[in-house]
Amino acid sequence: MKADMVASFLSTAGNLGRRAWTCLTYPKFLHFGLNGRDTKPGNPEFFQLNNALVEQKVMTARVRAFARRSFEGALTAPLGTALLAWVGGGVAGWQPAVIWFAIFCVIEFLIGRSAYLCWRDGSQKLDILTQGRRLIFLSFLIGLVWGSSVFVFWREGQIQHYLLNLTILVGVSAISISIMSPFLMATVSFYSGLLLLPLIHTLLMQDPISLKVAMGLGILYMLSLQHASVVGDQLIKDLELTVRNEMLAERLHLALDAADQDWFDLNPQSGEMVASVRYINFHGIATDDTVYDFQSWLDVIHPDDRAATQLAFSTALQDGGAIESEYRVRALNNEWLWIRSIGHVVDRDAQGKAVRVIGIHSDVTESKHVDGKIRKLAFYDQLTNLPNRRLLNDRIQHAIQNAKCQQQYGALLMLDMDDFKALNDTQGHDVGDKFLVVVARRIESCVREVDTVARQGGDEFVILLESLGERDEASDRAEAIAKKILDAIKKPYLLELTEVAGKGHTYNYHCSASIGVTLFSGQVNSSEELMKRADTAMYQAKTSGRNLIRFFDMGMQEQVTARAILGNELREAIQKNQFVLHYQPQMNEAGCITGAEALLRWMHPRHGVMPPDSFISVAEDTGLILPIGRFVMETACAQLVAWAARPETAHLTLSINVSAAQFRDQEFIDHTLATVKSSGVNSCKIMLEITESLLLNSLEGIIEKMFELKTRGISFSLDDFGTGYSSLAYLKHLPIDQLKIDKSFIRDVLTDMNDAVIVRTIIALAKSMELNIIAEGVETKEQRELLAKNGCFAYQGYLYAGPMATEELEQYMQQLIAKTTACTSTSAGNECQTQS
Ligand SMILES: Nc1nc2c(ncn2[C@@H]2O[C@H](COP(=O)(O)O[C@H]3[C@@H](O)[C@H](n4cnc5c(=O)[nH]c(N)nc54)O[C@@H]3COP(=O)(O)O)[C@@H](O)[C@H]2O)c(=O)[nH]1
Repeated sequence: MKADMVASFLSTAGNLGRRAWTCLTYPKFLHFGLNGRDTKPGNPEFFQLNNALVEQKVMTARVRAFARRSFEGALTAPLGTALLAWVGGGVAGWQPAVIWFAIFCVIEFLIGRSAYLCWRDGSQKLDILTQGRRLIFLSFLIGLVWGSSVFVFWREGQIQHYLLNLTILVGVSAISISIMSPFLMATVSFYSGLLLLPLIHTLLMQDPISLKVAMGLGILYMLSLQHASVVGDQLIKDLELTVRNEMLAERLHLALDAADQDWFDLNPQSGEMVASVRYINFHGIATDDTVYDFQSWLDVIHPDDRAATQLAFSTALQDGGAIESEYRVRALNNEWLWIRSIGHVVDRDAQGKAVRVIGIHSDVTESKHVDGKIRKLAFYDQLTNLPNRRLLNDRIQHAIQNAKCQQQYGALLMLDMDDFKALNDTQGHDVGDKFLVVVARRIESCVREVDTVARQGGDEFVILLESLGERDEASDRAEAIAKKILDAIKKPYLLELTEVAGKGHTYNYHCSASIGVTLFSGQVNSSEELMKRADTAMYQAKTSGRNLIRFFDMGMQEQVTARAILGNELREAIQKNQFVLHYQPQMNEAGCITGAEALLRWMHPRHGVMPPDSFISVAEDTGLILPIGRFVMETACAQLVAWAARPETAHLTLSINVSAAQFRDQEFIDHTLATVKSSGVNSCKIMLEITESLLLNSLEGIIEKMFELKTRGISFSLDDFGTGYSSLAYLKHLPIDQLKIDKSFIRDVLTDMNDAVIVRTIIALAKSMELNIIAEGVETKEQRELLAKNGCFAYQGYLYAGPMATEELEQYMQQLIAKTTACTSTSAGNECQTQS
């Protein structure tokens, strides 16, 4: 038994010696577990712990726990020491007792101070491991001081005092187990001084009981180490668990924070709700506690969202499944925040009632705002803030559905500004934009809040009116609103122009609009159809003279369809060369032919010869007038070249009609000059007939182009003169050679005094401006005589001949020459100067 104990003692001592050696030779000796686990780097177990981070945190927690316990011990230990000094002082004298007590107090003070600094993390100078190392060293010292008491207070024969001394030390050893347990090294250090010194002293005493006492102390020493090791292991396990839990909580917290999310844990039965503090703070619930009730949470939800949120929760509580709800809550700064809550019932009672719901709340205010902005970009016009085409389509679809349900009519109004292009071109796009914004606001002011005013793009607006009643009532109300809008738009605009020389100035602008209206009930099924109808009606309003309202009717639709068919047929006609030119002679007072007007004819495969009036406007709208115009120019030049080759026709000039769209085309000049050049025609034989409508916009550009052609010998005739709206003032700026009196004045010139006056005025004007004059639509001799009497000696009309094909014209000329010998000499003249 004795041998076993000695062997065990030696084994433990050897073990401790090895560990102490390892500890001392290893720089960061505190990593040495000392509680039976060696977790230093290099040991795979060290890494299996996850992780240096857990290890480090556990180590810190151990040092802190050790420091805290050491501090508490340092506060109470002087009581035990004082008792021992008092007992020992009575035997050994007070001087050694006081010195011993003083040494003890100094070391305890150092322990207390170091422990306090370490525990409260007050010391910034030393790292935690060094502080731990220092405390272990001080523990070793204080153990020595305790143990040395037997040397200080032992006096021969005072065995009962000696035993009392030992009893106090045993008591101290029992109390100290929990203090030293965080580090076995601390236990070894402390107990070696506390118990081994008395053990050695007892063996040296040679008292009959000394061996027994020494054995008792040895056993106590080993049991203390063993017990401290068990307690220490448990402590480390607890600390590790706590550290891991804290790290888990910290990770969760950081992850939620990073995702801007917060958790909640609700007991729907009691209404108790636990949530992260951050969540409570931005919810504005006035409590520091993380526990609050469901009702107070509901109370801060926006009243408009409360019912839906409550429903989302109660549905999930009853039926299971996820809770998902978005709602606004008022934050502490009084702002409304958008919150998204997602949760799950995680526990139910025996009756199946949900008793626990866990989930997260996310602040989605930012993304709501972004969504709002995206929605704005996608569905609203940037300039006017009005709904755009996409949103309008959606609203029209809804309006059709509503009309069906309510059995009421609605109306769609398509509005287009008259001459907005001119404002844009002359004053710039900034002014144009400002103007459109004002127009948008004026339109909005004419309709109800429930109606939709949308911008289609450019200067086109669409107004959707709903629930207007029965058909007749709806028609009246739509018309009244359209009139109101036209009136609002007609009011003057004071537009701010760009600052000039530091001074802003304004522009007083007047304009009008054209509105097309279509009524609808639930029978229409597509928004496209409605838009098409309103557009058709608007087009009619425009072509009927602007500043007008036109209601859509099926006749209009037919017209539109017919025009669309015509457009397609025109395209085919160009490809299949179905156009020809007819020529109508132009005569002088002697009845001789001086030239002709080239007039386009479409040899339609089904409708026969089609006059230009039936297709020119469609050709202009579709842009097909450009290839058609090129055909006319090329054919007319070829005809002139052919006539130039024969003496009896060489003098003939040719008038060619040019529509406004053609003349404005950028390539018109180039193409005309190229055709003149390639055909080899004498450009002086070409007279381009333009109408006053061409001169309505951007006159400067037009005049420039006219001069460019004029310098190449091409002359100009102003066709349909007197029917246009433009001012006579511009006439003197135009390089015009001829005025052509419109046939509408000639028709009644003999019977209508007004027409006669107009004709006389036009002739006088031409004379005063030294322009040639020709009258078209001359059908009778009387008309011709009246014209001649007033000074007009050039004529075109059925009196002589209508438009005819080339061969017919040549026959006509032969007959003319045969009848009137004078006409052969007409070939003279017609010289002109051209600049290459
Ligand atoms: N851009 C282009 N426009 C063209 C071209 N060719 C013709 N046109 C334009 O079409 C208008 C109609 O032309 P059309 O049907 O050929 O009618 C002409 C004559 O037939 C008609 N006319 C001639 N004499 C009389 C008459 O005594 N009485 C009467 N009632 N009508 C008569 O007048 C038309 C010629 O008019 P105008 O051009 O004004 O001289 C036509 O007005 C052209 O604008 C083309 O190639 N390109």
